[in-house]
Formats: sequence, C-alpha cells, structure tokens
Amino acid sequence: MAESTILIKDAKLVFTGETKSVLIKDEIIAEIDDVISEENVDKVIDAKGMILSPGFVNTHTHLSMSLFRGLADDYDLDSWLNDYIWPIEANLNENYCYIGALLAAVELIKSGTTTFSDMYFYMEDVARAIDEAGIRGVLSYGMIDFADAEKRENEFRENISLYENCNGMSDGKIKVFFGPHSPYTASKELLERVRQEANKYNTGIHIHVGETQKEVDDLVESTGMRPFEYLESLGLLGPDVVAAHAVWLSDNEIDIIKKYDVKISHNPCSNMKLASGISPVAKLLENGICVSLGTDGASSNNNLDLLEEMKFASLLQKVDTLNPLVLPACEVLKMATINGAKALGLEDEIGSIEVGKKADLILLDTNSVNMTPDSSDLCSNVVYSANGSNVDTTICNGKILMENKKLTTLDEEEIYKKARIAIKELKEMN
Ligand SMILES: C[C@H]1O[C@@H](n2cnc3c(N)ncnc32)[C@H](O)[C@@H]1O
Ligand SMILES: [Zn+2]
Repeated sequence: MAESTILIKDAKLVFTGETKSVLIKDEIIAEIDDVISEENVDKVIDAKGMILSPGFVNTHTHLSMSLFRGLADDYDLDSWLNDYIWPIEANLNENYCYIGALLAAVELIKSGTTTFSDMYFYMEDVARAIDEAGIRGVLSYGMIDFADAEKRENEFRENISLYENCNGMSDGKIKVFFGPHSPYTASKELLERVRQEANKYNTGIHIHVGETQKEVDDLVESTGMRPFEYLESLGLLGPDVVAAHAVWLSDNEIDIIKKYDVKISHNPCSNMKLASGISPVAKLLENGICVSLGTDGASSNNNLDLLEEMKFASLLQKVDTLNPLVLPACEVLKMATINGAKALGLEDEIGSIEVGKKADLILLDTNSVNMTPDSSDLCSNVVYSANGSNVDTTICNGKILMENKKLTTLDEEEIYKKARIAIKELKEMN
C-alpha cells in the first residue's frame, strides 16, 4: 500500500502555544517542525490560527446508552438503574446496540474524542460500529452475575469470546478488557476469576467502584469492608484496573489505590446528575494517582462531550475545596489526554503530540465567539471556553474522521434517523 501523508500546517500546539507544522505518515506522527515541505505530501491542512491538541481519551463510557439520552432524568443511581435502565436494557439486541454505538461515535468524533473505554452488552456489534467510525476503543462486556453460577459462566463466555474475536481488530485500534460491572452486581467468585483471566489474557479490567454512599454502606454491612478494601482482599487490584467513579473514598482506600497504582476514571457530570457525590480528585492528584476523565453513558450525563467534562471537573474541585488553584486548565487537559492513555495502557501510542506516536489529533477553531480572544494559555481556551462545536478536525490513527466540521466516515443524518426508530421501538416494548 502506498504511504499516505498529511501535513498539518502552522497549528498552535495547545500545551506550549508554539506554532508548528506536523507531518503524519500513515498512522504515525513523523515530524514536528517550524516549517515542513509540502513536496510529496498527499494532503495539506491549513491550520493557521487553529489549536492542535491530542485527541481526547474518554475512559468510561456506555456508548449504546446514547439511545437512552433523556429517558430517565433526575433519579439517583439506584432508582435510575433498577426502575428505568435495567428494564429497558432487557430488550436490547445486536441492532440496537450497533445503532446506539454509531450515534455515540458521531458525538465522540464531533467533540474531539479519538479514544474511549466502553463497558456494555452486544459488544461485537459495538466493535463493528467503531470499526466503521474509525476511532480507537477499549471494549469490555459488562459482567453481572448477582451470585448466580450459571449466569457467571455466561458472562465469562461473553467477555472471552469478545476478546478472542475483537482484540487487535480495526488495525489494532480495538482492544478488549474484562468488565466486571461493580462490587454490588458481581460476586466474589466472579471478581476473583476476572483477575485470573485478565492475567491469562494479559489485559486490563474496567469496573465501577465506590460510586454512591449506598454502595459503600451495603458492602460494609455485608463484608465489613469498603469497596477498594474488598477488591484488594480479592486480589483484583493492580495497575491494569480502571475504576470508574471512585466518589466515596476513605483515606485507607486512597492509600490502596496508590499502592496498587489503580487508575481512576473521574465522571463529574454523571456524579452530579445522579447526585452521587464529589470524588476527592484534588486529593487523588496530590497523591500522585493517575486520574483520567470519563463521561459515563449519555443517559446519566447527558452527552459525551469531554470538553464539557473537563470544565466541570475543574470547577467542581474548585468549589468543593474552596481553592481556585486546584485543577488548573493544563492539568485537566492532561487528565483528558495523557492520563487517559496511561489508564488504558496506551501511553506509548497515544495521549500526546510526539514524533513516533499514533496520529490521534484534533484541531479546534479559534475564529468563533467563545474562542476570541486567545488567552496567553491555550489550555484555558480549550478547558474553560471551548465546547464540542469548536472542534474542526478529528484525526485518528492518521485518518481524517472529520474535516471542516464534516464527518468523513459516518452519515450522521442516517444514524439519527435509525436511532430515533430504535428508541421508539424499545419504548413500545417496555
Ligand atoms: C454495563 C451496565 O452498567 C450500567 N451503568 C451505566 N451507567 C452506570 C453507572 N453510572 N453506574 C453503574 N452502572 C451503570 C449500564 O446501564 C449497564 O447495565
Ligand atoms: Zn458507568
């Protein structure tokens, strides 16, 4: 196959403010320089005045839940899951999950996210959607056994066959993790075996932990341990674990997270909307813990826009600690990029603009009202002022997925049409 080259000309690098050109050869960032020759370049993107950022990494999603946007607003987690979400999820199928994932992919690309980590059902159909979309993703099957041994066998079959069929697919852009849902839905036996299987397959674990006070209280009552203490006692924890939420944490649990180098996916919008609580993120960061950002699903958020998530993450910590210095823009942007890459074990491949890394890059326009004037710190523009609609160009693995705000791989109108039909049918079944 002939080499394909893209030259991004004269963009402003978000972390340094310098104006540079970036040459992409196939899927790799090949050169970053003041001036790069256009000779033999297949495609030149004139990025004058635009901000170049690493593509965002969303470390906790449920893509297909985009179908449930606005379906069950204003409940707490317990009632949201039990009374609304799990009943409608019982009617999901391959086609609905595929369409939901396509809908989510449109939103991810348009808001500058090039990598996500998803836990859900019918994941091979999610993989198919993601492969068409061209983004990078870590997929896990949401394993729930409620202590039923037969169900447990099924959950392992599902996650293992997902691994066998999809890990490494889409030119290596798709990876597969194990996805035990949480300490309150997955039994001790399931959680113990997940560690063994993750070691055997040399892959990671994606789990919800410590999301609500009720979760902590119930677990303390049944086991005498708080969620991270319990997971430690089962031998589940390690640097390959991404724990979503981690809202209710004791000091001992923070020590445990640090000791095992567990990665945290902070989901401020979902935590606020479900009234779950405030994760002590400033304290986690002070302790050197790797905190990344996630949106959760579009039914508890209600969008997948990491630009919005970054701003909420920063503001929520400032108001919680009454300290405006915590989570400055630059640190939050790192949470949404390099920390996300680290959380998913992809820091050698993505998460920063460096020669040799995969070309997962986005351009934000600055010629719009909320981006005028430029601050001296471009991270400030991106984190505090921008929103998804400022993303002009999205490139993943050296492939342009959106240019001049127009998608290249997906037909958004067609997807909206199918999504509207899908949710209408699902509601009628319920
Ligand atoms: C994979 C499973 O996780 C559920 N799910 C979605 N969002 C959350 C959340 N914030 N907390 C716990 N479970 C959640 C999905 O509804 C699905 O049942
Ligand atoms: Zn979740």
